[in-house]
Amino acid sequence: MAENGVKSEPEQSPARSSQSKKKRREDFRFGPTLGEGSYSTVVLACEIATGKEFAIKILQKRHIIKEKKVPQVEREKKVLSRLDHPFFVQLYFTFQDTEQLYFGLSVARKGELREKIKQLGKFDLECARFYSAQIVSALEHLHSLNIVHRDLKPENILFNDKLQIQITDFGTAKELPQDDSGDSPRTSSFVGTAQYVSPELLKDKEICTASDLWALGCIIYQMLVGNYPFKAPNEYLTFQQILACKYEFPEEFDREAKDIIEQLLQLEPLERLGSKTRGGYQALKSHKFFTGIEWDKLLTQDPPKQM
Ligand SMILES: Nc1ncnc2c1ncn2[C@@H]1O[C@H](COP(=O)(O)OP(=O)(O)OP(=O)(O)O)[C@@H](O)[C@H]1O
Ligand SMILES: O=C(O)[C@@H]1CCC(=O)N(CCc2ccc(Cl)cc2)[C@H]1c1ccccc1Cl
Repeated sequence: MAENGVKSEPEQSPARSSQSKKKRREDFRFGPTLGEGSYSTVVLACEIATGKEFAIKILQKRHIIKEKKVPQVEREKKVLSRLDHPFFVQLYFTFQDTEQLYFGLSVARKGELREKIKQLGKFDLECARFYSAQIVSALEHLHSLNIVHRDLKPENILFNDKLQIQITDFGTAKELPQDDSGDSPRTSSFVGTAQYVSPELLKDKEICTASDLWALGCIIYQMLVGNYPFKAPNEYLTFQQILACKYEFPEEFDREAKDIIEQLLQLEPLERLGSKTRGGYQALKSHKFFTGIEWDKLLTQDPPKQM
C-alpha cells in the first residue's frame, strides 16, 4: 500500500495479457471539455487507433486524496463496472498515471435533464410520461442489483444522441447487502441534494432503494410543474418541508400525474409505490399515469415532439 494509504495499480501481470490491453493517455486525442465536476473534468476524446469517441472523466489524485474522496471514486468505479444497461452512462475502461485517474465513458452529447426542463419551462404530459418511464425502467434495473443511487436528480440524468436518458454520478451510490437477512437497515453519513433528499435520509439516514423513488416523485413533479416540490429560502426550511411532506400542486393538474406523485412522495419508504411492500415495479409500471407506455419498446421509440 502506498504511503498515502492508496492502492497503486498492480503491475501488468501476464494474466492481464488475456484481457484487452490497458489503455494510456497517449492512445487518445483529447478534444473539448464537456463539463467540470467538483473533483473531475470530463473531456471528449477520440481513440486514435479506432476513431471511437469517449467522454473521459479525469480526476486529479492529489485533489481526491486531499478532499478524502478516495472511497467515493473507488465506489463509482465498482458500481459503474456492474451497470450494463442502455439508460446508464457506460464505463468502457479505466486507467491511471502518476497524477490522474481516467474513466472512459459513453458520450451523453445532449446535455442534462435539468437544462432541458429549464429550456422548455416544463414538459407536457407526453414528454413527462415518456421520460418518467425511462427513469422507472432504469431504477428497476439499478434496484434489481440492490444498488441505490442516493443522489438522483435532473443534473445527473443526461441525454444521448437519441435523446434517451443516461443516468450518471455513482460516487455516492450504495450497494446494499444481497441477503434479506432482516438485518437492521444500514445507515449512512451521506445525504443527497436538498431538493431531492428523502425524509429517511434526513431523519435516521436509513439507506433503502425507496429513497430513489422519493427522488423520482420530485423529478416527475419538476418535469410537469417546472420547479421543485420542496424549495424554501434555505436548506433547513427545505428539509422541514420534506419532513412534513408539505408541497402543493398547481390548479388543473393532471389527475393521474397528481396520484402517482402522491404515491411516490410518501414519508414512509415502504408506503411508496414501487417499493417491495407496495407491489414493487410491476405496480409502479401499471399506474394509470403510464397508460400507453410500451415498456419493452422504450428504447426503440422516437423522443416526444416537445424535445
Ligand atoms: N458521459 C458524459 N457525457 C457527456 N457529459 C458528461 C458525461 N459525464 C459527465 N458529463 C458532464 O460533465 C460534468 C461533470 O460531470 P462529473 O460527473 O464529472 O461531475 P459532477 O458529478 O457533475 O459534479 P460533482 O462531482 O460536483 O457532483 C457534468 O456537467 C456533466 O454534465
Ligand atoms: O478500482 C480499480 O479498478 C483500480 C484498482 C487499482 C488502482 O490502483 N486504482 C486506483 C486507486 C486510486 C484511487 C484514488 C486515488 Cl486518489 C488514487 C488511486 C483503481 C482505479 C484505477 C483507475 C481508475 C479508477 C480506479 Cl478506482
